[in-house]
Amino acid sequence: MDPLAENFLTILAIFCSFYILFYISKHGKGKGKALPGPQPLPIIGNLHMLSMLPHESLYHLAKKHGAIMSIRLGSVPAVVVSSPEVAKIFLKTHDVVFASRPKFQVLQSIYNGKMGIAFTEYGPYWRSLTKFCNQQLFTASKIESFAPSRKEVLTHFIESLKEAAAAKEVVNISKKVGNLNAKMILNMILGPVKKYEEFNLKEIIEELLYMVGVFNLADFVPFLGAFDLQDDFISTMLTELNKQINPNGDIMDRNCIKAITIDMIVASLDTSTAPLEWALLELIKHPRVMLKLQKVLERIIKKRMVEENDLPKFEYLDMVLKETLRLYPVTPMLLPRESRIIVNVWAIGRDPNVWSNNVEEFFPERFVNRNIELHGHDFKLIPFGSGCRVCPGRKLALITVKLILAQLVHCFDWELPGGMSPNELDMTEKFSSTLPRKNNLCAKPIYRM
Ligand code: HEM
Repeated sequence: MDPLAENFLTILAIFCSFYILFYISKHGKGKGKALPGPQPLPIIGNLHMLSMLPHESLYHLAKKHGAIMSIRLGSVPAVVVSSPEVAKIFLKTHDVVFASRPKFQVLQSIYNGKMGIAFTEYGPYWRSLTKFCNQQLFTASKIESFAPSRKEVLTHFIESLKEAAAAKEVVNISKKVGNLNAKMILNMILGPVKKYEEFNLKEIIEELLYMVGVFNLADFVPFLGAFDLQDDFISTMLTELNKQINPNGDIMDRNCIKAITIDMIVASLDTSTAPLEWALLELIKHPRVMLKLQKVLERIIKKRMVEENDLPKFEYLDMVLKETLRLYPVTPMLLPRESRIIVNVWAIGRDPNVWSNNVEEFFPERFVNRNIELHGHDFKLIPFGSGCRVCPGRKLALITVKLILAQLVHCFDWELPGGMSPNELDMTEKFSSTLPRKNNLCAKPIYRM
C-alpha cells in the first residue's frame, strides 16, 4: 500500500477507536468510564479466563461487562463485540477502517511470499484479488456451471447411503458428508477430483493443513498441467497469469494463484461440513422439525430427487439452516480485524434482546415473518461476516449445504445406533478452525422414497 495511504488509514483507525470509545462511554451503561472489561493479570492478561471454547468464555464475560469490552490476550489488547448494534459500528459504519487483518508471522512461510485473500491487509492488492474472485470465480453463472458436477457426486453419495440402508449399516455421517463436500468443492477449485484420486488429495491437504508452516501447493501444481483442466478456478486464474491486476503494478503470478487456491481450499473444506452435521443432529433431536421439513419437501417435489433449482421454493429449509447457523456459527468469532476487534458471532446468536428468552432452543419458526438474510446486511445473524470482508464463497456454500441437507432429509429417515434416544446425543462443540461437534455423528439411514 502507498505509505501515505497506510499512515492515513492508521490515523483514521486510531481516531475511530477513540470515537467509538467516546460514543460508548456517552451512550453506554458505564457513562463516563473507560471501556469495561475483566481485570487483566500481568503478562498473561485475561488468557486464564478463556476455556477451550473461548467464544463461550467471552460470551459469559460479556454478560457481566457488556456488549463491548476490552480484554488482554497476553500483552495484546483486544476489543470484544457481542451485540448486533456494536457489530454494526465496526462492520458497517467504520468497516473500511477496521478491514485489515493483524499480521500473523507464521502465515508468511505458508504463503511463500504472496498472500491470498483471507489474511491480506486491506489495500489495492486485496481489493484486486477480491474483485477478481467476485467477478470471475463466484459469479452466479460460474457457480451454476458446476451444478451437473455437484449432481453427479451427490447421486453417487445417495446411492452409497441406499446401500448402507439396505444393509442396515450405521454410517459415520460427519465423515461421509465431509468427503462429499470436499469432492464437490475440489471439483470446482481444482477440476475433476477423480483425476487426483491416486494422489488421495483430500488426505494430503488435510495433513498438510495441520502441519502449519510446511504447506506448499507447488508440490501439487506440476501434475495439474498433465490434465485437461475444465473451467475450474485454477484454469480461470491461469488465464490471468502474468497480467497486471491493479494500478500498483501487482501481477497475477504463480505464487498469487497458489495463495488464492490455499485460501479457497482452507476456507471451504470444513466450513460447509460443520453446519450440515449440526443441522442433521438437531433434526434428529427434534422429530417435529424433521417431519415438518420432510412433508414440505414432499409436497413440493413429490418423490423425486431435489434439484438445485428447487432450493428457492424451500422456505422452511432456509429457516432450519438459519437456526443452525445462529446456534452453531462455523466461525464463532469472525477472523480478527485490525486493532484486534473480535466479533463474537456465537454470542450475538444467543442475545436474548434479539432472540427472546428461548435462545438455546432449536426453533426454526422464530424466522417466520422475520426478514433476516444471511449475506451480512442484518447484524443479528452474520455467520458469513459482513462488510468488505464478508465471505466471498457464501452463495456457493449456501447452495451446497442446502442441496445436501435437503437430499439427506428427503431420501432418508435417521435412527441412532444401539437404540440411543435423541436426548442422549452429546452436543459438545470442539474448537478448531471451524466449530464441529466434538464426536462424529453416526446414524442409520432408512430409505423412505
Ligand atoms: C457454510 C460455509 C461457510 C461459512 C459459514 C463461511 C464463513 C466465513 C466467515 C465468517 C469469513 C470471515 C468474514 C470476516 O472476517 O468478516 C469467511 C471468509 C472467507 N471465506 Fe468463507 N465461509 C464458508 C464457505 C466458504 C467457501 C465455500 C469459500 C470458497 C470456496 C469461502 C471463502 C472465503 C474466503 C476467501 C474468505 C476470506 C475473505 C476476506 O478475508 O476478504 N468460504 N468465510
